[in-house]
Amino acid sequence: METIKGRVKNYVFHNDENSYSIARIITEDEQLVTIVGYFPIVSEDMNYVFHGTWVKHASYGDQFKIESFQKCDDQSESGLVSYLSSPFFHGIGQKTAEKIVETLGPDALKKITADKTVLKKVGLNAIRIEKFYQQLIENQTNEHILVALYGYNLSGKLAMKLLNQYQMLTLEKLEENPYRLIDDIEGIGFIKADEIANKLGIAKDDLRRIKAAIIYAMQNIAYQNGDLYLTDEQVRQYAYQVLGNDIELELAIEALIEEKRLILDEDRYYLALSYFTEIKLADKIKELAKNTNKVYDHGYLETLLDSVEIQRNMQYTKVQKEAIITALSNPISVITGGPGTGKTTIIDGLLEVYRIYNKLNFKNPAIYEKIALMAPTGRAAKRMKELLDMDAKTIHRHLGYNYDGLFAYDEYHLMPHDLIIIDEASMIDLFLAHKLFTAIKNEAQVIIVGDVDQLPSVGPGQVLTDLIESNVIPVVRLNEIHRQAKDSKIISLASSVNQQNLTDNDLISDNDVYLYRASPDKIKDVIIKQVEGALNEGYNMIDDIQILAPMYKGDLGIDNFNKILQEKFNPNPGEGITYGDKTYFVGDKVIQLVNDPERLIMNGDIGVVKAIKYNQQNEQYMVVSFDDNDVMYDKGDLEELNLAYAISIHKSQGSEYKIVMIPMVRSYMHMLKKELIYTAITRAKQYLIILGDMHLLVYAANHLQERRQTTLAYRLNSEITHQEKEEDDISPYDFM
Ligand SMILES: Nc1ncnc2c1ncn2[C@@H]1O[C@H](COP(=O)(O)OP(=O)(O)OP(=O)(O)O)[C@@H](O)[C@H]1O
Repeated sequence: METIKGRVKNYVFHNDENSYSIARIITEDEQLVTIVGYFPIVSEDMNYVFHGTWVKHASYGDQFKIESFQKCDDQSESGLVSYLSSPFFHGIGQKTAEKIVETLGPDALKKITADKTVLKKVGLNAIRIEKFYQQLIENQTNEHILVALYGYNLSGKLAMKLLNQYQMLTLEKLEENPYRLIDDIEGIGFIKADEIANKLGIAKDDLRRIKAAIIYAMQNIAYQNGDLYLTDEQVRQYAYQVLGNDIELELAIEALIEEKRLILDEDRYYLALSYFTEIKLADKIKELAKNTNKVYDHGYLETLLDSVEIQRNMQYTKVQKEAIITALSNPISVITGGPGTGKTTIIDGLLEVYRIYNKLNFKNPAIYEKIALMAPTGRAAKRMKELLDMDAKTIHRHLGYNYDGLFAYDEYHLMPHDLIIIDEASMIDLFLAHKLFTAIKNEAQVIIVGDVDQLPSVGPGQVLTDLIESNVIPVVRLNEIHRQAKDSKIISLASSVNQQNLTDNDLISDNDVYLYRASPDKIKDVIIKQVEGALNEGYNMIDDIQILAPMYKGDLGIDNFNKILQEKFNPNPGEGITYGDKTYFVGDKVIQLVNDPERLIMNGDIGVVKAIKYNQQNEQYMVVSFDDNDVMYDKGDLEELNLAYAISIHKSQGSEYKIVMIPMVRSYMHMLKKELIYTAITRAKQYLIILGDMHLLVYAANHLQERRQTTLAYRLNSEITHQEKEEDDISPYDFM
């Protein structure tokens, strides 16, 4: 860190919201320097010390990136006079300002702050002294707070966030309980809060610390393992991982339960939000299932289905017919099955029967106020739209996610639709399910379609599994693979993996499946050759070819594959934009890593870098094209992006690719589970290429993913409603 001294000449840019600023300063030795960073508007008359580092900007040369700053104790006399007579102080004119500086000298401010009565020497009366002093303190408070925050090792950006959140009370709030920042300030987690607490001298066994660690441990587990609750032993085990095991947890657990931040239900510990979300979801689904206001004429439905068969030139199987009739004659139902079992065919058939039954005009756009087709990812929604030739959107879009981060439809503003069909439902986590279902009116009919054997959702819970296992809503399972799909070895291999009975016959290349037995050191070369071959055949790197792997690190991890494939297939394309250890170039294939409904991009969306440019603040940004949606990424946004020549199997859920290549090596072993491999294999539409050790395929098929700890099925089954269970005035709304 270096230090420069100077005064601000002018602000080139200042963002009121986050205080990101660019300013020119004149240094002690009369040099003009550009400073950038997060800082407020400061007086242009005062001298400041700036701490930071020099950075080189590609077009604008050297800039000083500031981390902290402080007003100098000594100011030039003329600067001080200008400051005191500026609008920062009402009621002080040029004459009085000059007199203050003349009488008290260049460190006048320091003297007045220490003892305001020194102003008597200047001839100010008590009232004016008080008024002046108040303004001085007010003007200095923000700076004082910031200086104190820098002292806690907070970056300029976080410090400004704190100041914006707590204003004048920032230091009191921070010192009272630094762990509150975890909840209040985005970007501060337990580790950072703990660092501040340590500086404040908060003891390792302080109750506030232990409570925060328990919550942190539980949140981490919920997101890593997808569990909704922990057992007593697990709570302790994970809290000890954060705190070390010589800490007494009893009091903190009791206090958290007392504060209703942790809920103990029988012998299960839940975070309040997870607990109440699960209960509310279960209550809502039970409510939807009760809706019997629409009585369907089964005989008529069957007659219509017969005519749709003729119209579509399709002989539905018995189970497929059962699925269509069940879905249409129940308020809420589930259809589950693997690839090629006819899920899409069934949705198409039931929509047609529904149309005729209700005498609807599907060509009229108003139909989309009655029928909603949705899927959790953009890609899955797009596929649904293409296959069904009807409009389909992501769940977030249907819920009307707004720029302000709120949903237009929620439990108070219900969606207008009478029929709601949700595809790829295995990907829906507890929180999204809660948002979606609570926004559905009780009279609506809901059809949930998905492949329950795939990986569970990335977020906590296993909603589809729980809905099926609850036995409270009708479920139709499609097991038969259909004619056109029957010849596909991809589908038979997927099915063998899923049923855990891989035979020798499954392990030979045939038709659309290529199994390359190769040692790990050969795999990268083989992949490059295969990609080259596919490109020569006219396949496209962005849309058609996908390498899937279970982990990021290591020689055969996703990161390394991306590096190698980028070098090989997008070489020397000009200026790049670097974030962390990755550099993106125009033409690169990229993947969005988190849901960003505001910008209409979702976790797992694949795009291509279209341009790299500079914004008004002379910072680089990148334009990524996702289908026909162009999205801008500042450097700060690049955390949400990754190269996508290779992606994780988890991220591939809900998407399909013409050609899928899956390396299969020992270093993946701890990740290899049936659900993972099944999901990876079923992503391939035309060709599946597995490279490496085929014994590992058998190994993977024999290992099941650990079950998630959830209680949705139990709650759906339970007769006891939430209201009866309430022991006191606690309401789920307090936690939402
Ligand atoms: N009863 C049937 N008779 C003839 N062909 C069928 C029948 N059911 C489905 N098919 C055909 O089987 C293929 C797979 O069906 P569909 O696409 O509906 O399955 P899916 O479960 O949606 O699979 P995926 O998720 O892989 O798309 C399609 O070509 C479809 O036309």
